[in-house]
Amino acid sequence: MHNSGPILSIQNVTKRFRNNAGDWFHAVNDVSLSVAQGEIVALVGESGSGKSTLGRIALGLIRPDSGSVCLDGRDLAGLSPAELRAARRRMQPVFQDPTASLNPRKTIRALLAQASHPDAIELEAYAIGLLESVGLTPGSEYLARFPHELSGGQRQRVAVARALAMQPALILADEALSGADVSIRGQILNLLLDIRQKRNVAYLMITHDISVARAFADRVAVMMRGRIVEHGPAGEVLTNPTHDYTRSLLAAVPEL
Ligand SMILES: Nc1ncnc2c1ncn2[C@@H]1O[C@H](COP(=O)(O)OP(=O)(O)OP(=O)(O)O)[C@@H](O)[C@H]1O
Repeated sequence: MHNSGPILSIQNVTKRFRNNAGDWFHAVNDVSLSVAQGEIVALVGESGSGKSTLGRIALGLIRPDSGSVCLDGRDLAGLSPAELRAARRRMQPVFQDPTASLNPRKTIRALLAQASHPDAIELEAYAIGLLESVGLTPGSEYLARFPHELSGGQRQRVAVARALAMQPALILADEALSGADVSIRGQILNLLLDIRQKRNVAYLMITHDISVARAFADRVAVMMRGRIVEHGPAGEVLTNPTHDYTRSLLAAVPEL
């Protein structure tokens, strides 16, 4: 199942919606993008450029009007519901606001158990290991707590631990860092890098903040009004942008 091709391959994907006036517009317009094993790809662009729609299409949450999404070389559109569920485990989302995505009535133990890979048998030990891998040590001290009994940065770490529980090949982080303050953000970025090194997880980082791309992407795709207008190795795109829009995004961020 795990070939050497990309984990995620989005090909010529288009998605249209109706605006308030009832007219169709392209939220995503003929976009192709792939993510290889262990690779960090940043998808950047301003609000409304279509990044989250593309992310939802990649996760199989919405169907494109045309084009295809392949995970491990298999088209999501051709999978049975059971196969689609299995595919979704390989591709875990981490969303912006962990307060909203972590059920407040569940303990950390329950949140992690619910997300755990079906093969995990020693759930308690597995959960502790996950917590420690995201820097919450000793893990056992966090199991009985509820999300509101943690700091914002700790909640982000739990959200990452929960995504890791499924042993994904790819984490799709949609503005996962923009809600956090600067010091937490740096910590979580470092954590994600560390996890990539240990587990060879790939990331698709969806962000309006090009400084996140600068901090850790291997490859950057710049999206504007539903299209990818620039795409290449991070070093090239960020130091030598060819598109005016990329230049304007770069001009808008203070130096890190
Ligand atoms: N279900 C929907 N129905 C109609 N329009 C939608 C729907 N989902 C998104 N849109 C529109 O599609 C466009 C792209 O939205 P999308 O959320 O993908 O952008 P984005 O780049 O992720 O923006 P942000 O950074 O603000 O999240 C926007 O104009 C949005 O209003």
